[in-house]
Formats: sequence, C-alpha cells, structure tokens
Amino acid sequence: MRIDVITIFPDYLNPLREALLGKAIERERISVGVHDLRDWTHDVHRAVDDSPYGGGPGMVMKPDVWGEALDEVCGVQDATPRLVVPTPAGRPFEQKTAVRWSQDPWLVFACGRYEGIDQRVIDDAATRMSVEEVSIGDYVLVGGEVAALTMIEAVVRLLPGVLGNPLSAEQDSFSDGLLEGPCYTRPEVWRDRPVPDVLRSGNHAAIARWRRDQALERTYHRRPELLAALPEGDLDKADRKQ
Ligand SMILES: COC(=O)COc1cccc(COC(=O)c2cn[nH]c2)c1
Repeated sequence: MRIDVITIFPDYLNPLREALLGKAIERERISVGVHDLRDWTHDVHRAVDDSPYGGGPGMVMKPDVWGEALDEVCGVQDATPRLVVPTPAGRPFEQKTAVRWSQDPWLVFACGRYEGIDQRVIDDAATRMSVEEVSIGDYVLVGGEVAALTMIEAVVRLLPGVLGNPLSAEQDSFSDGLLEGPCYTRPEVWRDRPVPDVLRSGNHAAIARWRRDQALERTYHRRPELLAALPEGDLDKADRKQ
C-alpha cells in the first residue's frame, strides 16, 4: 500500500516512522510520502489560506494551492488513489472503514486546517477519484494531521505481515460487533485482586463463554446502540440469558 499525506505541518507525521508503522515501512508493506502543502505556493509569503467569502471568523485554505498539490501528488501513478479528507463534518470512521480501505493500493490524506479547505477542491478532485470526507469523532481538532495518523494506524495494522499476531486483528473490538472485554496477565494476584478463576481453569469452552458474557455486559453498559445494531442471528440463545 502507498500512503501520501499533504499537510502544512509535515513533522506532525513523524510518528508514522516509529514502532509498528516504522517496521511496516522497513518491511515495505507500505510506502509513505509526506508533502508540505507550501511547496505548491508561488508567493513570497507562501500563503495557503485567505478570508472566507460571506464573512465569518477564521480563514479558508486556498483552492489553487490545494489543486496544484493534489494534481501532482495524485498524478504520479497511472492508478488513482482514494482521497481521504479528515473533517468534523465527515462520515464516521469505523473499523469497517479501516477494513475496506486496507484493500486499497493507494490512499492520499489531505489535512485541512483553519476553517477548512475551499469546497471546490473536493468537488474538483471527485471528478477524477474517490473522495471521502471522514470524521474520527464529534469534536474539533486544529487540523487533520492527528486524524490522519489515527486512520492510517487503524488501516495499516490490518495489512498482512504488519501485526505480530494476525489473530489479534480478527479478535478486535468491533470485529464481532461487541466491545472487547477485560484482559489479565501475571501476577495471579495483584494488590489483593485475583485474576477471575475461569481464566485459569483451562476449560476453553467456559473461558470463551465468560469472555463473550463480559463483552456483552460491557457493550450493554457502554455502547447499547451497538447491541441494537447486531444482525439478528448474532445473538445466540446462550447470549439471551445476559
Ligand atoms: C473539506 O474538509 C475540510 O475542509 C477539513 O478542514 C478541517 C478544518 C479543521 C480541522 C480539521 C481536522 O479534522 C477534525 O478536526 C476532525 C476530524 N474528525 N473529527 C474531527 C479539518
């Protein structure tokens, strides 16, 4: 997978080079390009924003600069990328989004700042490629860089050979529509708190049942709407006792 990020703060993307993601780059599971939007300015001030038409607070990112940047970054291969624009006004980013994008050969992230990017940039790009305006949550960040890092990590960890143990990606929270239950490791007792007996019983059926019950209970208390969204057949008879 090829990933490009366009931003006015390229250093914000340095964490991509660390740890798990850094290994994925070393192993050539992914190649990453980070591009400074100001490289496509032509004025002495290297301006990337201007006042909003219609008035109002803040500044809007200029279409001409973004247009040239996207033409170049998205034009380097005869393939066309999926363009992702992190924005509070986007469709929610979910695990299923990460799963879908993990099949893509090329993702380009356009990191907006200020009040946002001139809408014509999105509309123009959408004539040539798939464009998705995506939100990582109902809050406002200063720019799209942190959201891009979040989404890139969620996608790249699903790629083959990136995670040490591929099973853990399959047993993620949400992979069965429920939240992950509690987990435990040594010591057996810690500050007078023992590990639940069932987990040390060696009875794998009982352990699986207990884990499912914990996931159901946690989902019921923290995210009841996820239970309501479960496909009918997913809750088996044993679950209904919960
Ligand atoms: C067309 O899209 C744009 O103009 C994007 O512009 C902006 C402006 C300000 C901040 C951001 C960053 O995204 C978020 O804050 C965000 C994403 N998820 N939850 C919060 C992006």
